[in-house]
Amino acid sequence: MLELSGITAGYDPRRPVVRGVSLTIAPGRSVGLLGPSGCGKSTLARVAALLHRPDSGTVVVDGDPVRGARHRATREQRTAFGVVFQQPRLAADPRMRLTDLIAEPLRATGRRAEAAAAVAALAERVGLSGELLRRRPHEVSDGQLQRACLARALVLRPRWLICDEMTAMLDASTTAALVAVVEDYRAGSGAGLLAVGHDRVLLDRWCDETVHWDELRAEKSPSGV
Ligand SMILES: Nc1ncnc2c1ncn2[C@@H]1O[C@H](COP(=O)(O)OP(=O)(O)OP(=O)(O)O)[C@@H](O)[C@H]1O
Repeated sequence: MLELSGITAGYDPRRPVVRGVSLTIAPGRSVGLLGPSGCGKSTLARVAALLHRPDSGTVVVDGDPVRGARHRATREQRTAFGVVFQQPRLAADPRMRLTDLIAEPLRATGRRAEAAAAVAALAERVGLSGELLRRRPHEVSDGQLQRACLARALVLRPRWLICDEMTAMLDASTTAALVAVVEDYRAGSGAGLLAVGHDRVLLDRWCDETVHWDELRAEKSPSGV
């Protein structure tokens, strides 16, 4: 269970952008989150992924309360999350070949020996050829780079996926391909998903349920728990 309760968060404690928001996602469930631009969806997604520390409120991951965000969360808690952002160029180190980009979480957690096999399997899954894997970010398209970022998000086999407008800058066929990869992974792993977006049609088709930002303020638990 991923439980966010009474989250207040932002970039200046005097003017939080997220105020008293609660969201609960049951294991294996997928929740789409819609809301107007600038309302705080990405900030909440970063809190959910343990990348941004809330000013107040609690995050409980599979029964374990998170004591602090980022490096103060335990490694077990941090590696429970795979995160994909809207802008792959901001999320990818421009010096790394795609193969190293995908393997980077394995290296960072001392599992370098698994990298070659894991990258090969994931590259096939997301549709990246061996030739593309040898290129650096500036040598591939946005869609190809986002495929690599999704592979990187899956490489530690996370129990939770946070996709923050993952497909916002992609064409329809790449969007469909990446959503299919996420759903295939979830079907095999039982991972839960928070998908932030602007496209209600896509989120309704993709997720078990779609909630609007305003509903979270009313302390609603979208997964019916
Ligand atoms: N690093 C930051 N420093 C200061 N303010 C920020 C920062 N990131 C976001 N904000 C502000 O916080 C507010 C919420 O931003 P956030 O990105 O969470 O919204 P959003 O709902 O995801 O928007 P969009 O749908 O346009 O991506 C906005 O007013 C934004 O300008």
